[in-house]
Amino acid sequence: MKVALLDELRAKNPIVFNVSNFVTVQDVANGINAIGASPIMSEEVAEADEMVGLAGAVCLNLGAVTSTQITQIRAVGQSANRQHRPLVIDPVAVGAVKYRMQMATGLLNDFHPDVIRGNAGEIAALAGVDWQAKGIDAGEGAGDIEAIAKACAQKLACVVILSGPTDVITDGTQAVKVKNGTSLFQVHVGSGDMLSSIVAAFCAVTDDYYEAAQTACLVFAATGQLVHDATPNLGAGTFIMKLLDALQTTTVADIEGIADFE
Ligand SMILES: Nc1ncnc2c1ncn2[C@@H]1O[C@H](COP(=O)(O)OP(=O)(O)OP(=O)(O)O)[C@@H](O)[C@H]1O
Ligand SMILES: Cc1ncsc1CCO
Ligand SMILES: [Mg+2]
Repeated sequence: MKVALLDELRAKNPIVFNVSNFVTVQDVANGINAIGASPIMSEEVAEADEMVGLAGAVCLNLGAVTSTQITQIRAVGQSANRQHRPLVIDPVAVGAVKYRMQMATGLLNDFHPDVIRGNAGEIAALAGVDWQAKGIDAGEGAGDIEAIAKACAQKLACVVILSGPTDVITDGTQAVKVKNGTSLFQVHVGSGDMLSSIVAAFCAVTDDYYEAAQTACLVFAATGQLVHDATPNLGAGTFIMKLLDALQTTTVADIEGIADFE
């Protein structure tokens, strides 16, 4: 685990190109900015190649995609592969909506992601494992989350992050579990979307996407935990404000001080 990547990210201030969903786009942009990268968003297919060209990494969020947007998302994903930019996919609710699963499967045949970040319901669905996803939430399942994440990573030949109370990060062979976090993440819609885009930001500063994914998970979850620990009885509204503040100021030493992973 290379927590010092956080300093490299802040020094390089990479551009992260996001196709976000309309629900959480502001949080995603502000999260990227606060941690020390530079967000840019677009829904226009005509500028796909240029946008990818100026970015250090690309994050495609499939949270609220229309038929028209699929064309742009496909073009961006293919452009990222062509221009060798790291590509992160957030497969929102593919475990809950059959249409989304078909759409995501189709897109994953058209381009190759470097990292997929989803909750247990989403990663289980992509792995073909039985799980009761609940809308955008992970839902309920009995499977071993490390085995499910590894199966997904092997099937799709990429790094997989299965997030939740414990985040599992795997390249299909090895796995790391990050145990930091706070249940307050669950009362803020878009915590996962923020994490996916921050994973992309870390992928922009190293060629080792497995390591980037681990560091992103640790930094994000530990920052949330630090916010929780600093203020008792935080509510959903105050949490996101304090989380953004903390993403801006938290140091490598702060993270290392509470890091809990194996
Ligand atoms: N109960 C929990 N305890 C600690 N941390 C949590 C908990 N649930 C989620 N997290 C953290 O929240 C962040 C987002 O992960 P989560 O799995 O909730 O994404 P998601 O379901 O896609 O969220 P969203 O749909 O709101 O975008 C991760 O950093 C994860 O570690
Ligand atoms: C609530 C919601 N619906 C579609 S996307 C989204 C935000 C979480 O990804
Ligand atoms: Mg999500």
